[in-house]
Amino acid sequence: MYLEPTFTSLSEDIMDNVFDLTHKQCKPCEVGTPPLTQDEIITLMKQLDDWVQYNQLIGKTFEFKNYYQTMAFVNVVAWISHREDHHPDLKVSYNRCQIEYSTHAINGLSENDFICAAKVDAFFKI
Ligand SMILES: C[C@H](O)[C@H](O)[C@H]1CNC2=NC(N)=NC(=O)C2=N1
Repeated sequence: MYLEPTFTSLSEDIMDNVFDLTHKQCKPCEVGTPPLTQDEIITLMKQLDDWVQYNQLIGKTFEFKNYYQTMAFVNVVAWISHREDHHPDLKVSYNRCQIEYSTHAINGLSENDFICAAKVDAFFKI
C-alpha cells in the first residue's frame, strides 16, 4: 500500500530537524529555561565544523591571512550577533579570532549558541 506523505503527519520536533540550524532564528531565552542536555549537545555539535565544547560553552578559533581579514570576519560576527540578539565572547589577534558562545541567561548552552555558531561557519565557507 502506498501512503501519500503529508507534512501534517510530522511532529514539530521532527520538522525542526529537517531544517538545518542556519535556517533557524534565535529565540529569547528566559531565566529558568533548562540548558541543553549533553545528548542534545552531541547531536547539535554534529552540525558544526570543528567546534569544541568546554562544559557550558562552545568555541572555535578561526585563522586569517592578516588583521584586515580578521577584522572583516569580526564585523560579520557582530552583524550576526546583532540580528540574532545573541553575543559571543571574542578574542581577536592579528590573524586569529577565538569565538565562544554560551547562554548567560541560563548559565549553559541553548540552541541559540548552535544557531549562531552554524551561521558563523556558513559565512566562513563563502
Ligand atoms: C535581552 C537579550 O535577549 C539578552 O540579554 C541576550 C543578549 N545576548 C546574549 N548573548 C548571549 N551569549 N547569551 C545571552 O544570554 C544573551 N542574552
